[in-house]
Amino acid sequence: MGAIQIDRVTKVYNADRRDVLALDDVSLTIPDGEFGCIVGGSGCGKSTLLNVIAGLEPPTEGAALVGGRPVTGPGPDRGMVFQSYTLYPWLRVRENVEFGPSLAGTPAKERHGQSDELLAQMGLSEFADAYPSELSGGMQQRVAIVRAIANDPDVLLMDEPFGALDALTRSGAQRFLTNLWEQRRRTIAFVTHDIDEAVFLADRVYVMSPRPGRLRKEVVIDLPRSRDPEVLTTPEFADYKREILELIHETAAETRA
Ligand SMILES: Nc1ncnc2c1ncn2[C@@H]1O[C@H](COP(=O)(O)OP(=O)(O)OP(=O)(O)O)[C@@H](O)[C@H]1O
Repeated sequence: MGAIQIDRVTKVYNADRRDVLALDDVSLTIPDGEFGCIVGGSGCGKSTLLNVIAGLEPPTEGAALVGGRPVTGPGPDRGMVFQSYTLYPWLRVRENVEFGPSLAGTPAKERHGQSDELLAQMGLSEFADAYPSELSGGMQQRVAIVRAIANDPDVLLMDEPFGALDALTRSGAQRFLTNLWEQRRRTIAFVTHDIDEAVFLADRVYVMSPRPGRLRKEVVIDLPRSRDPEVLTTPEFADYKREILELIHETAAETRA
């Protein structure tokens, strides 16, 4: 288990002999077992932040820590889910889910038991022997989440995982993820452009501002769980949404000024 900590992280990319300050002295903590959403306009460093936590991009200054341990590279303690479907097309659903545990040397019987249970929880049992191309986009993303969880990571890192889904499928996938999270309580860092999605899912929303990428504000979402889509129509939900949208519009206006 583990909290995700970003400790004074600065990230400079050097592109075409020009420095881009993607993250400027960003510090934040997603406490152990909490659901954190990172939002903000295009180019404010959301994906960079996730890649630093994943160990895919080294920070120029500062450090990311997971469960108190400094991140020095990718590792099985962190499960990743991206926007594009990243299932292995040549493997069946069950084989995709069992791929990581198989590499880790988990015995076949244990692996099958676990994948059966996870696929049943997600309503995917009848697709266990299907290939990814036989599934809808929403189902493929559910399988991608199941596959990340099958590796039993301490934390989940998700970059716009539902970005390619239509509204109805997206809302189903959000409920699926919150149900799963309520049962397993892994720390999650979830990047999204969608403010409704962030408020619906999160314990905390981290609002970033662009050029340079900075943390503008952390908003604690104090809405009761379990949440269902009716929460979207409550005044409390509307208040959180307004607060976050105003912050994003302010930062966009400041950047233009
Ligand atoms: N590999 C790279 N090389 C050079 N510059 C990069 C690289 N990756 C990102 N950047 C720049 O760093 C800044 C932050 O990018 P990043 O993708 O982290 O933002 P983002 O908030 O995820 O954006 P979006 O919402 O559009 O995906 C941008 O100005 C981007 O152009």
